[in-house]
Amino acid sequence: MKAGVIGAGAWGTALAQTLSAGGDDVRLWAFEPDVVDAINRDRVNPLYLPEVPLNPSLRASGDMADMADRDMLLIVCPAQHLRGIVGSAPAGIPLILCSKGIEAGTGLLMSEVAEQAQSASPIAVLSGPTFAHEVARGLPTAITLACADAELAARIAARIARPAFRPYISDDVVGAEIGGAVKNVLAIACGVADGAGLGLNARAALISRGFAEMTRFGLARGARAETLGGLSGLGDLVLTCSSTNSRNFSLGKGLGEGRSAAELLTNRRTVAEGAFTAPVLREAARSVGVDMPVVEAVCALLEEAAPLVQVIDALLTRPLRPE
Ligand SMILES: NC(=O)c1ccc[n+]([C@@H]2O[C@H](COP(=O)([O-])OP(=O)(O)OC[C@H]3O[C@@H](n4cnc5c(N)ncnc54)[C@H](O)[C@@H]3O)[C@@H](O)[C@H]2O)c1
Ligand SMILES: O=P(O)(O)OC[C@H](O)CO
Repeated sequence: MKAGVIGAGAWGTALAQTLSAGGDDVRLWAFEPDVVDAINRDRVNPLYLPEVPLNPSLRASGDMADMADRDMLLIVCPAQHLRGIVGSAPAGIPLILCSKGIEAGTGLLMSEVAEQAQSASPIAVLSGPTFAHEVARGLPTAITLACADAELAARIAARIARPAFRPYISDDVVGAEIGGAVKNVLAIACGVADGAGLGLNARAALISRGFAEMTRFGLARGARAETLGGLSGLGDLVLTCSSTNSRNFSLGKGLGEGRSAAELLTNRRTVAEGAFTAPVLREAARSVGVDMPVVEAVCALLEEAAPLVQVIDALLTRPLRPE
């Protein structure tokens, strides 16, 4: 297998590390020249995954032309950069999209953006409960691999599976993408509850009611309920809503502690995708008539449109209704 991984943040580096573990020829494209140099010279990614010594067979490059001889490309950039990155990637090679988000301005899912940017390349989506630092350390992980082409999905799954890295195949691309995008926004909400000291009952309520929002929106966009209830939906929601290892949860925790969104988001190096997805998701939900009160609350906090106590109060005083 000659895999290319495009994007050397924490997740791209962890995936490249996993795929190269058996000595396989894996090439990792990095945006920052310093990251390319450090990986090739010191076998470490000092900016995004500093604690993990990288496999000797893993080579980094800053030149997209070095990806032209790969037989699959994993796209692992922040969602808002995916259009530009995919557009500059070599054509005709299967693309496995690993970014979680919805594009601002268009409201498109990552597969829809990739189809516009690179119409000649087959597309799959890889999404699920996967903290990068755990995957990079070889801890057991299961993930959804979604692709409309069942034969291609089986081929990719066989090539990326490792003893502790188990892809489960699905043909529900939209469902896998919606789970990954929406859970990031809901993780911000759970972080807010944690930061504000609202307790674990509140967290469980947010996860459950958030999942109801994810399901309503997903079904309206053509996702299947069993996908939303699987690894890429509920599985990732539970993971991301439960730990300060999540950048989205941590962002919410800061908001819940009373810090401003501007302070928390300015000059940050790592990506908290939920902050970008939240306003786009709110518009997308409104446009299909889906009620997403938790998502609306997160938007109000990110936009500093209302004080924290007022946002919490608005959720708690909604009319009582059947579950
Ligand atoms: N970290 C995880 O545990 C994890 C797990 C699953 C999925 N993801 C998803 O993977 C995607 C990438 O996240 P990450 O955690 O690897 O990123 P990260 O936060 O670790 O790193 C930021 C990334 O953004 C890139 N970047 C910054 N400016 C850029 C620009 N102008 N153009 C292109 N790239 C630029 C950096 O090179 C780096 O790769 C996100 O959509 C995230 O939701 C992350
Ligand atoms: O750190 P987060 O919040 O971006 O979450 C990372 C992964 O998406 C977890 O599956």
